[in-house]
Amino acid sequence: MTSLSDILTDLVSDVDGVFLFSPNGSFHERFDGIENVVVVGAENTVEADTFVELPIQFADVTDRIRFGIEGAMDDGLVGEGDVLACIGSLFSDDADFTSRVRVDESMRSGIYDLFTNSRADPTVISDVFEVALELGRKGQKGKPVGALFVVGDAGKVMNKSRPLSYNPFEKSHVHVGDPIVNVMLKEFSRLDGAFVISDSGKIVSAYRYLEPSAEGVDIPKGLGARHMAGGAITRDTNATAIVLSESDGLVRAFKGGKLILELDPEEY
Ligand SMILES: Nc1ncnc2c1ncn2[C@@H]1O[C@H](COP(=O)(O)OP(=O)(O)OP(=O)(O)O)[C@@H](O)[C@H]1O
Ligand SMILES: [Mn+2]
Repeated sequence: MTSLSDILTDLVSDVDGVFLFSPNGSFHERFDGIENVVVVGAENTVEADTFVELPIQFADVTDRIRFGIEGAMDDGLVGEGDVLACIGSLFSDDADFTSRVRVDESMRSGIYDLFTNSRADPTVISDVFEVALELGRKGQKGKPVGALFVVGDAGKVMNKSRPLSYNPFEKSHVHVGDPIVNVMLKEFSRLDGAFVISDSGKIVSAYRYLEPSAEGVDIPKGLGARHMAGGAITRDTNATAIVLSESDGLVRAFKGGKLILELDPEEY
């Protein structure tokens, strides 16, 4: 007779490492003496030796796990073929799930790269995500609204675009992340076109019509001109595009001409 614990033991047997997602202190302490423990979370509150920082608390657990593993791969903590036990919390603040994952280059989604190896500062990327997610949750005066943010490599992005109208950010020196700027961005999301944001988070322009070459851009069918332009500009430049869809309410991120991440603002 097999018992449930036998079956669950198989899940974590012979693993090469353990990934703890946002563990609390006392739970983390229980891993003292266990080898190759990597902590993944918003902050290293447990002072773990090996830590991968999450820029946003991905609601989708596969996104969370992918981010942690891709980060650890980048840091050389794990490699192809390693088998990991991922332990985290899904329904409560305590650890309540375990997943056995085999590290495989082909599972690399670019989600870690999106934040860490973009031209723009990682905090700028997360700040823009925050604005897009909040805009997606609340809309503009209760109505769904779309928005397109092109982040990083601003000089090149400006060269591949033209103004639709007077740029309200001309000569201003404001940065994403400032609370007042977030209000302005939301206000101006009614305008057509894209926001262009520099590597350091300066709002360079609103109202930009992007004119990238869309050749070789591989974005899912069914998405319209805003997403096509957003995706394509990231192939033509080293920018990252963060797009809020007015029609389905999702926030998507593109890099290198590819759709990397899709988030539902209602889950954040
Ligand atoms: N090349 C472009 N550059 C900048 N903004 C654009 C471009 N093309 C479209 N947009 C903006 O996107 C808006 C919506 O266009 P469209 O409906 O075709 O896009 P979409 O991808 O379907 O986005 P949504 O899901 O929000 O409807 C336009 O009103 C315009 O403001
Ligand atoms: Mn549309």
